[in-house]
Amino acid sequence: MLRIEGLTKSFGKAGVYQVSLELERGQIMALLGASGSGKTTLLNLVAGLLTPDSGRILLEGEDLTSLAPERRGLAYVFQDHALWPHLTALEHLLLVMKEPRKEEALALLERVGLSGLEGRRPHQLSGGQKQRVALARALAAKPRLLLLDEPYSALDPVLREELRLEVAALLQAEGVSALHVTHDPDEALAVADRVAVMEGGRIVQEGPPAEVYARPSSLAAARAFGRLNLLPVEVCGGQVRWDGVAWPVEGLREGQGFLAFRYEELVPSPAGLLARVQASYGGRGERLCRVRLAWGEAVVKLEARPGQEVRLAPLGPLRVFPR
Ligand SMILES: Nc1ncnc2c1ncn2[C@@H]1O[C@H](COP(=O)(O)OP(=O)(O)OP(=O)(O)O)[C@@H](O)[C@H]1O
Repeated sequence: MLRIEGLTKSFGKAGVYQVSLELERGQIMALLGASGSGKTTLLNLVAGLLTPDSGRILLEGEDLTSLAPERRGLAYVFQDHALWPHLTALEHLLLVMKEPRKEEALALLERVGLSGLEGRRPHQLSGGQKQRVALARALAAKPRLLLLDEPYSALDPVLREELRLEVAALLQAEGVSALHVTHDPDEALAVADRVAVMEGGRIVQEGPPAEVYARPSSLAAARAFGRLNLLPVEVCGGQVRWDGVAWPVEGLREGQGFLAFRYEELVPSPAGLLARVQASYGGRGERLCRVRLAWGEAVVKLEARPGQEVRLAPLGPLRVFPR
């Protein structure tokens, strides 16, 4: 459906380099990565707002690379909503519909939680409501591909969660693919079929979200999902050792590195490593504790009280990234 081949755009030392990816019809790909890693630049290249130095963009076999933005069959939801000041919410939708039908436009506005506000102009809407008009407009255009750049950033957490599921369902029903830039790992895990992690203008890992979360191939990919502890360790013979306890690790056989693990990857075990609980606090349906381990402090999913001593062991081999 969408095929990007070796896309490059350099701004001196920054930019996007040799990015290739494929996305099937109806799939959502989340683009994750630190600020400045090239996510928005990649979206702008696909949209045609930037011209690549090299590479190709193919949609359903058609080469879009030198087509004008308005001829690509895409819709784009920017962080600033790019609404017309003189048009009502409803008129925004009717303007882009191939066959403008009021009932259909009203139904779409209702699905994004805007029923009753169809007659309002942008200055009469809140930031979050404007963002939803922009989303509804993008969907009303029935694009072949939807480009989303942090589309839910102005929404409160409840609305954000509702809307991202609603939009994912709408995209799936219509068979529309989406490239979705987000900083929110929960969002990527909730709606994306695939994630691509960017670092320094390149895609450093790509795959199903649960797989990238569980098996990040680099520090950047591990960081992109949050819930991460990084402790400096010395690896000997594929193990980290302390006080008679040895944990097998992956990624490094010998030398200094960062032991990387999620909050839920250490569990209580009688033969585990001794840890002292420093603080305990609530998470989403879970208790988290900050504990002191041999190599430093870490957050783990654990029911314990401050001051308590616990023994912890990993569920499986943990990853070590070179230092
Ligand atoms: N028009 C431009 N001219 C010069 N440099 C640019 C231009 N656009 C982007 N850059 C640089 O390219 C790099 C990638 O920027 P981009 O906006 O794509 O990052 P991003 O991953 O979307 O970041 P954020 O998450 O902060 O939005 C950055 O270093 C940025 O400063």
